[in-house]
Amino acid sequence: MNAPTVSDLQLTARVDDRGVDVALDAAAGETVAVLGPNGAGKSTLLSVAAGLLRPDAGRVVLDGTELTGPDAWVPPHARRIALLAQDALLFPHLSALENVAFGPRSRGVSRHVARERARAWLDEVGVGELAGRRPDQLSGGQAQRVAVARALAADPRLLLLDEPMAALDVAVRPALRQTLRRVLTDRTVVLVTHDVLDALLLADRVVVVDDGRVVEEGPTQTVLARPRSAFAARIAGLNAVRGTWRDGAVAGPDGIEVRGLSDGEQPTAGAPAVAVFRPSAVSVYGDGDHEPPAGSPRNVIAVTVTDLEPLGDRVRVHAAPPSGPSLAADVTPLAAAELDLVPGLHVVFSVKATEVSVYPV
Ligand SMILES: Nc1ncnc2c1ncn2[C@@H]1O[C@H](COP(=O)(O)OP(=O)(O)OP(=O)(O)O)[C@@H](O)[C@H]1O
Repeated sequence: MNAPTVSDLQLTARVDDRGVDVALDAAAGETVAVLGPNGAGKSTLLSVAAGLLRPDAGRVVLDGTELTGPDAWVPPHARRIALLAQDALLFPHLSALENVAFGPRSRGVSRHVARERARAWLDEVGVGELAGRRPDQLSGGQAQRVAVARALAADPRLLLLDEPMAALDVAVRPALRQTLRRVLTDRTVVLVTHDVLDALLLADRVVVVDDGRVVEEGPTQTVLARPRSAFAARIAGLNAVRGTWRDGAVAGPDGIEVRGLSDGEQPTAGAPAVAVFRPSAVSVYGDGDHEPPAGSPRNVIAVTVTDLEPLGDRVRVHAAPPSGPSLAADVTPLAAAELDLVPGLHVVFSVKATEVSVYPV
């Protein structure tokens, strides 16, 4: 197998009828995960990179060569960009080996060498013994492994993965994720995913897209530990209240005020800020209950329970203020029973200021 060709990507794209206006860079050898809610514009971004969609404005530059631009258009097959979708999309009439050899063959490699290369890639992704099977004789996970081999055998300069594990049984995802982790090393990759584990285990950097815009980006660990957007907080399993920094607190919707500790950068008065805290740091009280004697200052948020989710030896209580963000608290099953928690019940979430991080956004 050849050493991977590594390229750097710069992409900007405005697609008016989809409400998308995004910019994304990937350094040579870097894996960037694109996260965001449904309809955010993630697949649109990949389509622009792959040359399947021409944006109203923007450019795609790979290795310094303009592939999409006001005066440039390189067709998809000539970009040396591989796109791996949710479904393997293998040629149904070809064997696994022939599917993988197809890319090298169409780039002029001899039949013999193309088959050798295909065999090596099938071995690499753990399905060497299935080389002679046709796609309808493969499981979903096996077919997706063949699709990974096919994408890599074409020696792409950029690999685009559009939720590569979404269509697979959850049981087979960890093993494929490990394979991807190995074969994506040192390649330039843009990975669209809903799964925080993909971001953690596969990506160097995360870009969060919401409503057609990039709302935050940074190293994966930083974005998950110190999220700025509601979406990033949710996938990181944290509560986030966004608002304005006023009188030493984040003033959010519905008159909510959350005090906390600044972990470095102090928010500026009148500027946007966020307060972030763990569900396990939240105590839940009945609406009429008295607060416990205050040790350290506590934030008190009146919420209505929306859902209860079993979580091992805990119950996660999802609740929201009238127009505010959905928040979560983890309580013991006994506490949930004592409080008689049901959706629709008005309760109070309480969290110590020392358990809350506040920072500018
Ligand atoms: N082929 C299309 N034609 C017109 N509009 C589209 C098309 N595909 C998507 N859109 C719209 O463009 C916007 C962005 O969609 P896109 O598929 O890029 O989002 P996404 O983040 O990939 O979502 P998901 O996670 O649901 O796949 C949405 O408003 C969507 O309805």
